[in-house]
Amino acid sequence: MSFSLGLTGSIGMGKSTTAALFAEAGCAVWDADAAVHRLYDRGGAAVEPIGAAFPQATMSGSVDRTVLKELISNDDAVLKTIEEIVHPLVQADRKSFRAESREDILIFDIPLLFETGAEVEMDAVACVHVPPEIQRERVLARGTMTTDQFEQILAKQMPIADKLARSDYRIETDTLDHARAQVTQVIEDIRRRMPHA
Ligand SMILES: CC(C)(COP(=O)(O)OP(=O)(O)OC[C@H]1O[C@@H](n2cnc3c(N)ncnc32)[C@H](O)[C@@H]1O)[C@@H](O)C(=O)NCCC(=O)NCCS
Ligand SMILES: Nc1ncnc2c1ncn2[C@@H]1O[C@H](COP(=O)(O)OP(=O)(O)OP(=O)(O)O)[C@@H](O)[C@H]1O
Repeated sequence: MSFSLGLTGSIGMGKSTTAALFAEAGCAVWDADAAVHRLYDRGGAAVEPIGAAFPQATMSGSVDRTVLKELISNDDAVLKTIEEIVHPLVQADRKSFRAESREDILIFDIPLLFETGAEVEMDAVACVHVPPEIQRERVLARGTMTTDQFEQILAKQMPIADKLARSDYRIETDTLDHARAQVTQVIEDIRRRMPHA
């Protein structure tokens, strides 16, 4: 029996970095954003349905994220349509991962864990957090989104205080060493709670 730990947080608060720390400690990691990348790539299961809804976004045979972001910026309804296509495909990908993994602790890095109801599949949830000004600085420093695109995505996400209140563990991502120490504690706590083989 494995333990499923959902890992969430607001955009740019350190989910992927923290997931890598769990992987370093021997946990298997599934990443929702990476699953979306596979679904959007040439031959991925989202290419055809996204192309049917937004032909201009799949002209190259894969989903063009820049075009998607432009469409989302111009019309709020676009993201909802994309989500209706993508979320069931992402859920199916997660099911296969769970069936194939042999590690005792499985980490599910899911930005929209609570928003999509995925927490019902989890044994516990950990939420990463930093103050909003550091979040903004880190996201804009990546240079992949404009301030407007960042604000628009942020407005679609549940406030971080609500995510933290609904989580079993909180991981502050102010420094790597601090985050690593908290990850070690979470793993120890989970192993204490797990029935021994
Ligand atoms: C909006 C898109 C085009 C942005 O692509 P881009 O490559 O710039 O960013 P990336 O995919 O790495 O996402 C960055 C972050 O944005 C946030 N985000 C992404 N999609 C959403 C969404 N639908 N609602 C709220 N936040 C979102 C997440 O925190 C994510 O970690 C892309 O994220 C997308 O197609 N999203 C829709 C699919 C979805 O809902 N994915 C979320 C995982 S299930
Ligand atoms: N513990 C930490 N200490 C210092 N910097 C960190 C820490 N965790 C994350 N960061 C930095 O914050 C930025 C965002 O981190 P990361 O990509 O892990 O966030 P994310 O939540 O996965 O983002 P997104 O929601 O966009 O997928 C990166 O530049 C990363 O280096």
